[in-house]
Parts: sequence; C-alpha cells; structure tokens
Amino acid sequence: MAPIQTDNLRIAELRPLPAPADLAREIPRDDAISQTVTDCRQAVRDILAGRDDRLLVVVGPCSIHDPKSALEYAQRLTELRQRLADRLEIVMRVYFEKPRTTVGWKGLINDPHLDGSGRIEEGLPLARRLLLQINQLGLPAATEFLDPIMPQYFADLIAWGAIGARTTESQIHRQLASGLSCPVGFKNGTDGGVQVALDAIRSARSSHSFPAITAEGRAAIATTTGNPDCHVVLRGGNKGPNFSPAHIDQLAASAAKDGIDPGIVVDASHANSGKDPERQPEVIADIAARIREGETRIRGVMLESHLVGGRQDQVPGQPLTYGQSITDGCLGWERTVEVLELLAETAGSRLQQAA
Ligand SMILES: O=C[C@H](O)[C@H](O)COP(=O)(O)O
Ligand SMILES: C=C(OP(=O)(O)O)C(=O)O
Repeated sequence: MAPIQTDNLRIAELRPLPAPADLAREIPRDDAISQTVTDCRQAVRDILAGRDDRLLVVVGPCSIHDPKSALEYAQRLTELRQRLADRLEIVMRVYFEKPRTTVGWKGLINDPHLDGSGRIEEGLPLARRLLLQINQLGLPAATEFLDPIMPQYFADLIAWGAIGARTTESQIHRQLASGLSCPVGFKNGTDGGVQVALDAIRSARSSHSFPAITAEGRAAIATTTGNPDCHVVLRGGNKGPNFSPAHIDQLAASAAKDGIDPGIVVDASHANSGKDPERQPEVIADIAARIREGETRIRGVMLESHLVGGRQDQVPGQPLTYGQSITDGCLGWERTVEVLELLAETAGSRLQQAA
C-alpha cells in the first residue's frame, strides 16, 4: 500500500534558488560602493543620535517595478543629493518587497514579470543589479526587509532598512533587524500604535538566535549581536496622522521610559497623508515649520515619490505609464524637488541656530 502523504499537500512546486554567494559573485560590489554604503550608514547613525544636525530624507518610489525608470529617478536624485548634501542626507527608497494588506503584487523580487508567475530567481539578480547601479552613482539605497531569507542576497548594498507597519510586531522581523548591518526604522503599527515599534527596538537591540541561511545557501542557525541603530518611523494609522506635537511628546515620553533615544523619522506618506500623495508636501511643510521653531526630535522624513505623480493600475494588454507607481500613489518629480529644497532650507536654519 502506498504511504499516506501528510505533507506538501498544498505545495504546487519547489524550485531551487541560487545561493546568495553565487549572486554576489555574479554581481559583485566594489570598494567604492562599499564606501558609499558605509559612509551613509554612519551619517544616518549620527543624524539619528543628534551628532549631525542635517536631516535624513528617505525618498523614492513606493515600489520598484521597472529598473529603467528607477535608474532615471536615481540619476535625478543623485544631482539633488549632491547639491543639498550640506543640509540633507538623501537616501533613495529602493523597495523591492511589498507587504500587502490582503493580496496584490508583492514586488519586483517576488514577481519581476508583474504577472503572478513568481520568478524570484529572476527578480533577485534584477534587484541586486539595480542596487549596484544606484550605489555606483554615489546614491545610497534604503529598502524594506520583508522576507527573512532575502537580506542574504542584497543587504550588503543597503544603507538604511525599514521594518513595515504590518511586521513591526513580528518576532521574526525583530530578529532579522537584530542582525542587519544598517540602521533600521520600525514603522508604528497600522492602528497608529507606537508601543509595538518601541518594543521592536528593544527586541532588535538584543542578541537572538534563529534559523537562517548561509551565504552558500545552507540552512543554519544565526546568532546576532543586536542592532543598536534602530528608531521609530511614524506613518500614521487607522485613526489618522500621528506626527502632531502631542504625538511626538507622547512618543518621546514612552521612549524615555524604555530608555530609547527619541530620534524620529516621520513618513509623510501612508496614513500621515491619508494615502493622498499630493498631501505629502503639507505634512513636510508642517514638520519644517516645527523644526524651524526648535523641534529637535524629528531627525528625518520619508516621502513616496516617482518621476510621474499619482499611481496606476495594471491593465492586461495595456502598456504602463513610464515612471509612475503601480502600488501607492507618489509625488511627481517637480514637486519632490520643491519639497526637498524646503527641507534643505529648514535644516539650514537649524544649522545656523546651532552655530
Ligand atoms: O506602501 C505600500 C502599501 O501601503 C502597502 O504595501 C499595503 O498595500 P495594500 O494595502 O495596497 O495591500
Ligand atoms: C509598506 C510601506 O509602509 P507601511 O509599512 O508604513 O505601510 C512602505 O513604506 O512601503
């Protein structure tokens, strides 16, 4: 009698992935890129700790679906980064993994053909190559870490990482952050609650042991030393925005109780702008005014921006608009420049006050 099968009953297919080391050999990082990554990580640490009075700006598309338009965006942003470098540390959002509320496109790594075919083995080299090209411009990259295996394939090219609102409460993601080499921002929960992010920071700064894979692709136990460079990203929640002075005071008080420095990044998008990308400049203007009046706990901002403003749905058989988001709506390029110039002026006035 044939054995009764009790496992893999719902697995349609298992395909091998290349080992992380194979991908790194095929798409290697050189010393100039390592320097870009390392310098930016240090700048972010200094800004978050208040040792550097500039503002951190994490800006770029909600998600990357087309490397060509992402690279064009990166080229434009590189010019701005260089021009505003004495007042802003600009890092590009290069988000390849999308956490969905229910279902939807999960990002370029998971589904590079945007058709549900799930060719992760093709998505990974695409992502790594693009990260390499962006870093080659001297522009550091930020990303959200979602799948716990993926960092082995490209975390060496990331200057700042996020753990998203849907995963900040997850032990697996806190463990992951505890082993990352870059500073990590934990978003508040989708309900707007910040305690989960503070708990995540306390967890991620501890050492953890957990299942992982090695560079050679073997199952392994990782033991981490803990990540001391974690902070909160306020992104609003179901009850609305959460970047008001009262919210910042409350977060600072809770952070102090937990022994956490309240270096805060405010996400101008998501629930802080009611998911209307055109309201991001209002959020930034509000924050800028407060920074001018002496607010020092806000040390950075996040913006969702692309070459073309708004968003588009994928319609089978129809071409996509070049440079426009297929996930959340983004601010268009021209308005992004205005917003970053305002932030630079603001950081400039803070630097003058400090002098
Ligand atoms: O930033 C992106 C989205 O807000 C996040 O991935 C959730 O998207 P969804 O609610 O459209 O699934
Ligand atoms: C998914 C994102 O944000 P959040 O986790 O805040 O929803 C994002 O920044 O792309």
